[in-house]
Amino acid sequence: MDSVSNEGLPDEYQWFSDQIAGHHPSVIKNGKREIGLLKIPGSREILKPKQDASRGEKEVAIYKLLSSSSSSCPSSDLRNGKPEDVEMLRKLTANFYGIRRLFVDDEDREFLVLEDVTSDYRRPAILDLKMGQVTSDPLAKADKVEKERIKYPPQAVMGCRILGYRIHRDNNKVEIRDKEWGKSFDETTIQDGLCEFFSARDNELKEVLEKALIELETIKHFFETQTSFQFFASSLLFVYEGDVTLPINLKIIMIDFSHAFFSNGNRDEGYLFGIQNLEGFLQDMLKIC
Ligand SMILES: Nc1ncnc2c1ncn2[C@@H]1O[C@H](COP(=O)(O)OP(=O)(O)OP(=O)(O)O)[C@@H](O)[C@H]1O
Ligand SMILES: O=P(O)(O)O[C@@H]1[C@H](O)[C@H](O)[C@@H](OP(=O)(O)O)[C@H](OP(=O)(O)O)[C@H]1O
Repeated sequence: MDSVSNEGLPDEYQWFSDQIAGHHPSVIKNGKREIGLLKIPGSREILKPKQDASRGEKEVAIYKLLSSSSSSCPSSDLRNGKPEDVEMLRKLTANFYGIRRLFVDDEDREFLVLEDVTSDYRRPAILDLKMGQVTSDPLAKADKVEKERIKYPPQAVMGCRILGYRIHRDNNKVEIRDKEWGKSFDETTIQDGLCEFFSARDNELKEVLEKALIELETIKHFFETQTSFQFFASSLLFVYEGDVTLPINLKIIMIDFSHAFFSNGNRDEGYLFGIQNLEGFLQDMLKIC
């Protein structure tokens, strides 16, 4: 993100340099650059562009639901979310501060203003994992279902995929891995990829993995009990402190709700399956540290 020009952004704003995956201004589609996340340097907020059509509406509806009292749910198909499920999900997501309109690349656009969950860290180590066995949603057309199915077949086997990471190595060099790198792993090798991310603090891999397993337990508990939501193509964002003079402070946050649906009383088995596998991978890694 550092290399993309900030020209075309409103004064004060920059592209968010700690963005791992998702729409990104280095990608040109139909002659226009994609709009990624924005940030005013030094602030504790990021601005995520509202996606087109139902994707943007769904994500805004979820964040509004989580930031309002459960009795005033703004979206009809989420109205029945059980209060205890909504309450648990709220604790697993970034705070939402509303919608902001900005002119970017000469177009008036809407952005979700979200808590930047990386802002507390001096040298954040950040990993994005796309969760679930199926990454197309129930309303997707046949060609989209097929596109998602063949994109990364291990997703169905593991229920997760590495979308990328960003860490600071010892010499303060930033190491970035992208989604193509993530796709090079399958269920037999994914631990190698995860190990790279979790080893940003020299000789502390064991401690970092232990913290990750504790945080993952909370998310697993949510998915074992909640029957209000189904998430497709949604992510878990892992963040921990890479500066060894500071505490590890590992957090896992659920992000990307552009394909989140109300569930009508069923658990999200595909997402839960991914968490269980991920837990197994981390436990196996811990045994050999
Ligand atoms: N609250 C947050 N705090 C910090 N970073 C965030 C936050 N939300 C998202 N990000 C960063 O932005 C990236 C993209 O986010 P997200 O997946 O929500 O975008 P997207 O454009 O909808 O993605 P996709 O194209 O996969 O649907 C993540 O990988 C993460 O690095
Ligand atoms: O919300 P939609 O419309 O489904 O958009 C897709 C979604 O953002 C996926 O996360 C992304 O996949 P990856 O992160 O897996 O690349 C995909 O990229 P793609 O079209 O480049 O496959 C997008 O088309």
